[in-house]
Amino acid sequence: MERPSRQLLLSELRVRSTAYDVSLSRSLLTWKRRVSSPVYHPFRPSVCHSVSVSEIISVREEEEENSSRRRDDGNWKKIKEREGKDCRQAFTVSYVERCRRHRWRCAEVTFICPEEALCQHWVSSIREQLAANTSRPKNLLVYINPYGGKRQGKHIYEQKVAPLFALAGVSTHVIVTGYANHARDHLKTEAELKKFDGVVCVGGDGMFSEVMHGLIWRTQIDSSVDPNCPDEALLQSSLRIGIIPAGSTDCICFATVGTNDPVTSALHIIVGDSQPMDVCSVHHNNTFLRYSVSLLGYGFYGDVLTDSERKRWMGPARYDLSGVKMFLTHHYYEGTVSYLPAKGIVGTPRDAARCRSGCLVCQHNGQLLSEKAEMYEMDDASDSQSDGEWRTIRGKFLAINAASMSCACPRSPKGLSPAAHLADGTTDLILVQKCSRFDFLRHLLRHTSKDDQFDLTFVEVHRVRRFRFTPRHCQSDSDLELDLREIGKRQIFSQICRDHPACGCAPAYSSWNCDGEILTHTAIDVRVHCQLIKLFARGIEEPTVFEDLTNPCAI
Ligand SMILES: Nc1ncnc2c1ncn2[C@@H]1O[C@H](COP(=O)(O)OP(=O)(O)OP(=O)(O)O)[C@@H](O)[C@H]1O
Repeated sequence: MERPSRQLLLSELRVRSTAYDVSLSRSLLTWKRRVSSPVYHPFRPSVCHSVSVSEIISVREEEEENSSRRRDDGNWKKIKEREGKDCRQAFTVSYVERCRRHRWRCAEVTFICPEEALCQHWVSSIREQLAANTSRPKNLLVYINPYGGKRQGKHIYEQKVAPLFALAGVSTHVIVTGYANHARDHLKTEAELKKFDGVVCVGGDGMFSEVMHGLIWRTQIDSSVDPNCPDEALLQSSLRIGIIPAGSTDCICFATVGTNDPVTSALHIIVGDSQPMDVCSVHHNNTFLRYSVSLLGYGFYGDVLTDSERKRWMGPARYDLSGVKMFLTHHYYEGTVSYLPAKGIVGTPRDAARCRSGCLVCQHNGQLLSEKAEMYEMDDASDSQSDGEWRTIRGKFLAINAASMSCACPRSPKGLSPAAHLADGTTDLILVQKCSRFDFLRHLLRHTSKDDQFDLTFVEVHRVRRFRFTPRHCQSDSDLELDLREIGKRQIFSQICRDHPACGCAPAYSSWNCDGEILTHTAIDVRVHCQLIKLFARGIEEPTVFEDLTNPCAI
């Protein structure tokens, strides 16, 4: 733990009627109950609270005759009832309080000073410390999807998020989207990005994807980088993305914050957290298709998505139903996977350690890969040529999954690749070869148990920087599409076969599920761009980390 920095202020102040020694340093605000005479209270425990200065949301002088009810240190009370004290002598600090399961709340404590000048000194000193923190956003561009999830996006933003932004002095420009891809297109072309310190999306994973696509695309165009070229090194945007979860799937928020809670996300934005994240670019025949940050799945997960899209009217239950259906159909797909293994990095997909807040693996590999990239730039060679040997596997696959993060969510707490990292410049390529239904079920069930889902003869996993896939029956995707368009009957027949596997004719190809969207092509070239974007998040905190921080006096 960091050594406490030098004290800037130390005063005896009161919280309600109890005297506290209150101190401020550059890193901590601490208030410790004074024990005037331990002789009379030998068993009274010493009470000490500490808040990291970086987690103070705001400080304000109390207004006179304020009769509103406010929360103070866990209790409700009327400011008026403060024993006749002049309110100008009191100031309130709002700060982050950690609750169970990675949730954050905004707590408040009001300090009463013996004189007004001291009160003002405290307020200005705390404000100075907050202003010195340059990572906090001052101006945010906010996109709200009014139709995401249970259509509560606007309500959630207005009721839970906007008041916190106002409290913290964050100004916002809010756009309620009018149609799908409104946010993406606005970011690509019109948005005056120089005015903002970050972009916030209120919605689900689809809305996050829109904002990410818009921001990455705009950054490349503004810097004359061609996003259609799979070998181009993409540039990182200076703007961070904040996610206020208000969708039916909020996996990216869960993976980067540890919970799907709008207040927690808003507080991570206010304190100016920054979590880098890898992004995979997906190309087909040198044409850009999409970016992915979580799962690229062919076979089982592609089929589940395709089937569930036809059942949208069912709501979230459609995923379970389609999952069971696709498990029973048990289709496998022939094809060739080529991949470039990640070399020289630390970490493997079979590690017991998990990617957590301040992850050293991400820091180490991120540094290593950025140094390598610089070297290659000087040598004028792309990493595909210089980073080692391509390996090729031909086979019949039940599933091909590339997990760029663990893909943990409330339904699958371990995720598809539990040891995958958010920002280490790699993706975990999981190949599930043809096996019996029983064996496939064993593999699937291991995602929810303690057993290793990769410890099966028909499953292999590789940590890679780039991979390509070509389905066997599709030497050229464009040829196949032409065929299908021309021979309408065949297309209809193929569709019937997909929908009715009882006829015994298995489909020749599946679809790629790219972060919940179906790709239009099956032959793809995927490249990981190390730490291409940054989120207003800090990764999932280990409980021990924040226990130490909130109560340093206990140490
Ligand atoms: N105003 C709008 N009208 C219709 N669609 C929109 C609008 N704004 C955004 N969208 C689209 O709605 C889709 C789903 O949004 P979002 O991810 O916020 O909610 P969701 O309920 O989690 O989504 P899903 O139904 O995919 O689970 C996104 O792909 C986005 O492009």
